Amino acid sequence: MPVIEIRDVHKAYGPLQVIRGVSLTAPRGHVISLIGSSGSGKSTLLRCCNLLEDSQQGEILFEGEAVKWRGTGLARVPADRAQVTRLRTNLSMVFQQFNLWSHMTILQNVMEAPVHVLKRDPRQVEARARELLAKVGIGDKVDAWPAQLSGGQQQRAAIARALCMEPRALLLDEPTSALDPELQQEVVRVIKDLATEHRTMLLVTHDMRLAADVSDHVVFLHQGRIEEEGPPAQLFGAPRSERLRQFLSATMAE
Ligand SMILES: Nc1ncnc2c1ncn2[C@@H]1O[C@H](COP(=O)(O)OP(=O)(O)OP(=O)(O)O)[C@@H](O)[C@H]1O
Repeated sequence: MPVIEIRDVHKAYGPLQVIRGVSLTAPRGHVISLIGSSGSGKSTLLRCCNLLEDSQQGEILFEGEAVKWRGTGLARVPADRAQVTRLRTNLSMVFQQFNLWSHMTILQNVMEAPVHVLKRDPRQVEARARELLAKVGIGDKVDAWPAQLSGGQQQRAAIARALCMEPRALLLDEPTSALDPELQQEVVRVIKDLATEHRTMLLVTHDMRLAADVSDHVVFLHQGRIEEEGPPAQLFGAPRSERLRQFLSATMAE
């Protein structure tokens, strides 16, 4: 059973139609990358998957369980708060801007949600948090404040924080875009390691090399629709649509 499945999802911001009937499946252990021009709806689609954004039409299933809605159209909202919480904690998100809590140390950042939201045993969470911080290469930064870390280190702490929730999937929204090129590679390495471990991930990225390296499936969005999708070898090696060809040549020229 797929971790996430969305069927014919539509999303508008007022009169602006941003997602226009997208269906997507994230099987367990697969990495799905969303690529496309700025404004094509990649981040919005990701946020619809974990209900950070409400969609107006279509179905969203988490491990086969359909999200329950009430209302229709722009008034449609999830009907079951407990279901929303369950879905969000199981689909941990990593944001472009890291979003670490500045008043907490790195260790406290990683422990906060498992201890206070999931009510896990603090001693076990602490052991796991230390393990994860070591895994992402910042085991020596547990007592540092976020402001004392480089962007690459902060993003790796954010990934450890997401993993400490023991989610069923990670949703990564342009995790390297806010970083200088030399710091991007530290984060890329961590994402590649996670892909090797067959973590389920949905990744929005402008980094075509990263998408080519880690993805099982790549989705090219254009104006809120899937223009082309398939394995990375096909999308990057033999794109069928003219729009994708143009997008790739413009991206490579940057
Ligand atoms: N909260 C919002 N309110 C109104 N419009 C929004 C909002 N968030 C996004 N949009 C619009 O929705 C469209 C899709 O935005 P989205 O951020 O999903 O695109 P994207 O493909 O992720 O772009 P980028 O690569 O630049 O991050 C854009 O036209 C954007 O201006």
